[in-house]
Amino acid sequence: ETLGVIGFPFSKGQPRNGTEHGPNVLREAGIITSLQSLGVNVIDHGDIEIEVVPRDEPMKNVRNPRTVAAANKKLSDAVAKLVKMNQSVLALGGDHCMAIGSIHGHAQVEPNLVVVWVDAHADVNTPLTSVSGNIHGMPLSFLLKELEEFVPKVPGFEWCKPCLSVRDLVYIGLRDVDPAERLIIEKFGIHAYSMQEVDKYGIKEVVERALNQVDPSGVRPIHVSFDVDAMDPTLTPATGTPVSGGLSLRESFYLAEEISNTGRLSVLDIAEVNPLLSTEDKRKLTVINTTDVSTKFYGYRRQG
Ligand SMILES: N[C@](CCCC[B-](O)(O)O)(CCN1CCCCC1)C(=O)O
Ligand SMILES: [Mn+2]
Ligand SMILES: [Mn+2]
Ligand SMILES: [Mn+2]
Repeated sequence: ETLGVIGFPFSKGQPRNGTEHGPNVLREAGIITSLQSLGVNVIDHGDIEIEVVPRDEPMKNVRNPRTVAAANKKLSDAVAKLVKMNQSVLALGGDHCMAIGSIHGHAQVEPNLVVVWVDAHADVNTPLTSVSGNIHGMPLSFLLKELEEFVPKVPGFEWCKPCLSVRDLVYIGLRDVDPAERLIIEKFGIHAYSMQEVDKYGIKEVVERALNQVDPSGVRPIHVSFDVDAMDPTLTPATGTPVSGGLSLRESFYLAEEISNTGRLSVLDIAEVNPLLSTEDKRKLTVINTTDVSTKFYGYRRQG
C-alpha cells in the first residue's frame, strides 16, 4: 500500500495569511518520516502549484473565487491521478477550501466514497448564506448534489460538478454552526455528531454510529476531511477559527485508530494549520499534535 502525500500551500479560502505554510511546517515537523517509521511506503509528491488569478474580483461576497477554483481544480486532478494509481492520499493544507478539490478528485475515481468531516464547523454555507464570504466555510456546498439548485454559478468553478450525497456525509466535532448551516443540516437530515453528542455518547459510540450510518455494510472507501480546529484549541492553537471545547488528544487518536482499523481510509485532508497565528511554541504544539493524530490514521497502535 502506497501513501501519496500532496501539499496544498493555500490560504485564499479565508482571510488570515499563513495556511500556505501548513504543508511545509508539517513536513519540517517530520510527518513524512513519522509515517515511514510505521512501515508505510510514503511518496511525497510535493506541492500543488498555486497561481493567483489576476483581477479576481469577489462574486457577490465570495472572496477570491477564481483563485480558489483554479487551485482546487489542480488538487482535484492530482488526487484523482494518485487514487487511480491505487495510492492512498494524504493532502496537507492549506485552508479547508481544499476539500473541494480533494473530495471532487477522489470521487472521480471512487464515486462510492463516504465523507467523515471532522471539524468544529459545518463548512456547508452556500455563497448566498455565507456571512463571511470565505470559501473555507462553504466547501461542502460545492460538493453536495442536493444543494446544487441553491448554489449560484461562481466564476472558475465550472469544472466542479457536485459528487456527494448528503446521506454519504457525517460530521464529528461540531460546536460552531451558523443558523443557515443548521437549517441545511436539518432540512437534508445530514448525520451530525457535535461535541454535545461526543460528551453524551462518548467517542467510541459516536465513531461507531457515524461509520454505521454512512457505510452500514462496511465496504465503501472513506474520505476524512480533518480540520485541526476540530481538536481543542489548547492542542492545536495555530489555526484560524479556534473554538473552545474541542476533541481531546485521546478522542482524536481513537477516532483515527477506528478509521484506520476499517482498512478503507482512502484520502485524508489535514486542513487549517496556520503557523503564523501563534507563538513558536504554540506552532510546535500544533504540528506535533497534528502529526501524532495523523500517525494513528495510518496504523500507529498505542497497544504496540
Ligand atoms: N461558519 C464560518 C466559519 C467557517 C470556518 C471554516 B473552517 O471550518 O474551515 O475553519 C463562521 C461564520 N461566522 C458567522 C457569525 C460571525 C462569526 C463568523 C464561516 O465563515 O462561514
Ligand atoms: Mn473549522
Ligand atoms: Mn473546516
Ligand atoms: Mn479553521
